[in-house]
Amino acid sequence: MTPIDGRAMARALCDRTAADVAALAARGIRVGLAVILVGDHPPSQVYVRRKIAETARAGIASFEHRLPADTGEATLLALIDALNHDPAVHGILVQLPLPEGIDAGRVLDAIAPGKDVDGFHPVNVGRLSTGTGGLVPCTPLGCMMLLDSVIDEYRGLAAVVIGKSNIVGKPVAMLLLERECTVTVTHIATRGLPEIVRTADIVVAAAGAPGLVRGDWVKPGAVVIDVGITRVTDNEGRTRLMGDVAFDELGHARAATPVPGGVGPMTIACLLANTVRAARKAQHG
Ligand SMILES: Nc1nc2c(c(=O)[nH]1)N[C@@H](CN(C=O)c1ccc(C(=O)N[C@@H](CCC(=O)O)C(=O)O)cc1)CN2
Repeated sequence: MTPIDGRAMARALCDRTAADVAALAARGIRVGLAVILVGDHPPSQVYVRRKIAETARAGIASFEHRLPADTGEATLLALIDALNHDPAVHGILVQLPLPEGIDAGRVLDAIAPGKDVDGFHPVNVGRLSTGTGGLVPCTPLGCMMLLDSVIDEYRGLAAVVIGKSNIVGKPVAMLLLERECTVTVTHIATRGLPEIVRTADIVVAAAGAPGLVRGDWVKPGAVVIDVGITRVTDNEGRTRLMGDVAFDELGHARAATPVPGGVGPMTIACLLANTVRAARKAQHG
């Protein structure tokens, strides 16, 4: 089994993006990304810190907005409205999850579709489902790039997606369908899940259930993308990150992503790539 190195691929994508940013700067366009973090959810603080660090490294201007957990929805919507109208801002990202009491759907709907670098706005969701362009969510985009590194021809392959979230499961299913895979979308309540997964040439596990997919669920020669990243604590009180897949049991697979070091780093690299894409579209329409 070949481990797919998400860190190396993410580094390469960030380098390509930095070159694109420099080329735009040479034409007088300074690419800009606004990142909004509401509250003090510890993992979100880590992800936002990394996003801002990578944004700076790529030469993208970052506009950071950290708001207290008790921020009202109206205040957040007013900030998004201002950023929608700010020509220095090409991309707007609202880190999820949002604190209770804020309607995430209403907030994401308020972002101008052309600046929606997370690809969560209904216009971009619709564009993805109709194959008509638009901005694609970062984690599913990263999953496809990781798959592209080992698969040349998708046509007719059986793909099983575990997880039905709007952030990963549904969009990754659309992208696989676009490549003419035969896609089965499953989730934690799917009956006979191991048997269904055993039919797959491609498995994308995004259920957020650590260790769910065992080695004997995976067909020999299959390619496995593990999107799950859960921090677990062992009996000695040590914490570690666990994916949805028992990576050590995948000796018979063709290739698989580890956790950490697989899909996660690609999420941030694709955010930067989407920001450049949004900036180019803002110039050319
Ligand atoms: N607005 C958004 N919110 C959230 C998204 C998103 O795409 N947009 N995704 C996740 C969190 N996320 C980015 O925001 C993210 C998760 C994980 C990683 C990552 O690099 N993981 C590392 C391990 C990290 C660690 O040590 O804790 C890895 O897998 O190697 C990056 C980004 C939810 N919210």
